Amino acid sequence: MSAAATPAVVTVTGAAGQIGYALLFRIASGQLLGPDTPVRLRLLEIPPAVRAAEGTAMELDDCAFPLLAGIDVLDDARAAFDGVNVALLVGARPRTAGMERGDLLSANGGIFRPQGEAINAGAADDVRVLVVGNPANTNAFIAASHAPDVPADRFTAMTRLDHNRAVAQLAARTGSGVDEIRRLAIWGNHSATQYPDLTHATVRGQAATGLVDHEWVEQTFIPTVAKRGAAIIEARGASSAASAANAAIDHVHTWVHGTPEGDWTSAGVVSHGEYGVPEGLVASFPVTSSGGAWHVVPDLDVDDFSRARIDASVAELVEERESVRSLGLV
Ligand SMILES: NC(=O)c1ccc[n+]([C@@H]2O[C@H](COP(=O)([O-])OP(=O)(O)OC[C@H]3O[C@@H](n4cnc5c(N)ncnc54)[C@H](O)[C@@H]3O)[C@@H](O)[C@H]2O)c1
Ligand SMILES: O=C(O)C[C@H](O)C(=O)O
Repeated sequence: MSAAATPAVVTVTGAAGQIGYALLFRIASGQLLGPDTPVRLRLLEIPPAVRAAEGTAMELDDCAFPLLAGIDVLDDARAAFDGVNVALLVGARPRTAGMERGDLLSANGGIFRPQGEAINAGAADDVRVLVVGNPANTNAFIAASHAPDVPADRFTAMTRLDHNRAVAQLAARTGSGVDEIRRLAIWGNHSATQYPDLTHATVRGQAATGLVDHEWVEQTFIPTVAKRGAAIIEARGASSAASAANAAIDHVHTWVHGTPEGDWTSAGVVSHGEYGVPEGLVASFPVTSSGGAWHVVPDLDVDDFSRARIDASVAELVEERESVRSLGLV
């Protein structure tokens, strides 16, 4: 690390949770922003979990990471987001038994509205926000709606985990390495309606559509990727944590450092109307990153099967937006 490098402020909400525990050590070791950028961590938690977050901070100290310039454990969003460069919004209210969808959206509105306001009030000019906490796309939409002074394209929702899951499934099916797969895409919502799309993907330079049959794509690939989160919960008794943390690292690293030439990835970004997705929705698209910004991949052919899948997932996002509007959350 250069002695002159100014630490980046990285705020992680839900820092005492499962994903937080899998994420913080990787950030502090330099995997989020690279080996030349020291980081100052801010751990935001609700008061009952502050003590646990303090325990994690003690462990972070005990790793003696050369890039870790300091740690603050906080329960106040304004303080946590003051001067923040990278905000990872992981903490969210999970759905519990008997909870209706409106209750879930309301509870999360109570978290993401004040956090959006706090980011608006104090974030650094170059702030980048990644929402991981579910429902991630709509939580990002709520936060962005309450941060009018921050460019909307700085608010993103995580679909990189879905993307990585799709890469792994296609690699296994085709007997290839994950690094031989290019141009997969996740469209829509981070939910079971998402559309994992391999119509533009290549495997070792060959079109994926020539290597797998449509029945496998429709009956196995799409549902396996879209329902993977539920399958992990069923198997582990808790939702994915290390793989989610890994995807958050990948998302921010790619955002800052760019996508490789000839490839793309997937991220939930604010739509400007691309591919007929209503403007303002936070939807997943195939994206490249260059110059520190995401760009939706333009001019892709969308066949009828893909169109119907994209439309179905986008319709769910529109419904979620209508719900949060009718609940007065935006
Ligand atoms: N987008 C994705 O791909 C993806 C993948 C996996 C999990 N998730 C979601 O990520 C979220 C976190 O998962 P987890 O396993 O770490 O959950 P967890 O329950 O282990 O941890 C959540 C933490 O958030 C904290 N929290 C709650 N409200 C907060 C607030 N207002 N401010 C700060 N912290 C707050 C809780 O105290 C808790 O420590 C969940 O919503 C989960 O569904 C998303
Ligand atoms: O937490 C969940 O509901 C599942 C999670 O979003 C995942 O995709 O693993």
